[in-house]
Amino acid sequence: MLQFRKMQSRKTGALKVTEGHQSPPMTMSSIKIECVLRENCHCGESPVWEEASNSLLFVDIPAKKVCRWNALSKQVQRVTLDAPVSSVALRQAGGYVATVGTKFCALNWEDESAVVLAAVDKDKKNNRFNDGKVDPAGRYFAGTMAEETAPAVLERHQGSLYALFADHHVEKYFDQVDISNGLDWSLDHKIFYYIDSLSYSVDAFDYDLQTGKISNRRSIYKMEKEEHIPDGMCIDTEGKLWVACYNGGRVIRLDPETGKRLQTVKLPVDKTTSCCFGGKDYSEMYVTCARDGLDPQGLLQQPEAGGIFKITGLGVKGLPPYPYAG
Ligand SMILES: O=C(O)[C@H](O)[C@@H](O)[C@H](O)[C@H](O)CO
Ligand SMILES: [Zn+2]
Repeated sequence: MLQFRKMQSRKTGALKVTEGHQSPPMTMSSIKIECVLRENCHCGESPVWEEASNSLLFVDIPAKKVCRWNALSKQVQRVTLDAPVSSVALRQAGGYVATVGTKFCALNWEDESAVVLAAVDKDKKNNRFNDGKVDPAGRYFAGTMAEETAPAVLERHQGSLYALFADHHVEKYFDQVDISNGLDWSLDHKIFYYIDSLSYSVDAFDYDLQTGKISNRRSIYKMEKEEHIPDGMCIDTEGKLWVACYNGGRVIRLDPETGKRLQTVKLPVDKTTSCCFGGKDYSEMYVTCARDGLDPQGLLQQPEAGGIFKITGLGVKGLPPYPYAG
């Protein structure tokens, strides 16, 4: 039985999913999962859709790379930086911003240069940034963690959550973070959702968009055992959260109001790290994943590990990413 389930989860291609409990089903959606780019990322992360160029931006953290995959031409451009790059975001002024090592940087794609905007965790030499995302008011939120000796093996409580404001000043929200990860904001901008991976929880805070202040932390979902480690996250236009499950080989859709899981979509790779919506009207989901941490057998069974996956037929859309305002 276990073996059978495992084989099922390895299957790619079209599979029929019936929604709701009507019989006969009133709505059928055909979910398709496709590896659109075999990038062999050590640790792919931070997928961001750039509508203007019809591209998906993402990073490979340990490879110190920011990549841009054009969905029309299928070509990839890569910029290599001098430290692990853990997230990338659009910038209102043009170009991008990225978290590089423990620095918030502005990235000029044309000349491949990175300019430091601010630095954090100066007293913590073993730290680096991890996941980051821009809030609806243009602040770049990102958290830190101790560098891992192996996936999810690290000195605990070393990370903090920060935001880079438009005037380039940085605010620190809290410390004691293990692995700062997924983040997004509710549709009314009144809630900030956040994941510290090793808490195995998806948390929510009240959010004040005017000031960027957060308060009243609570858990809205505790991971099930087979879902493993919560990693990257994004919200859809129905206000539901999508969480990539590291080691769980899936993305799950959560209702933050009821705390219930609404849907599970399995992928043919175990180390799914993050997800975002993109493509036409943000109706496609893109998922990043990692190769690092797989043993030789795992690499043989999951040849697309480290690639970029596209999921279509979900029947739900996402939102455009917010650009950094500074
Ligand atoms: O992608 C990330 O967010 C981290 O940088 C990764 O290293 C893994 O997610 C982590 O090991 C599992 O939590
Ligand atoms: Zn992550």
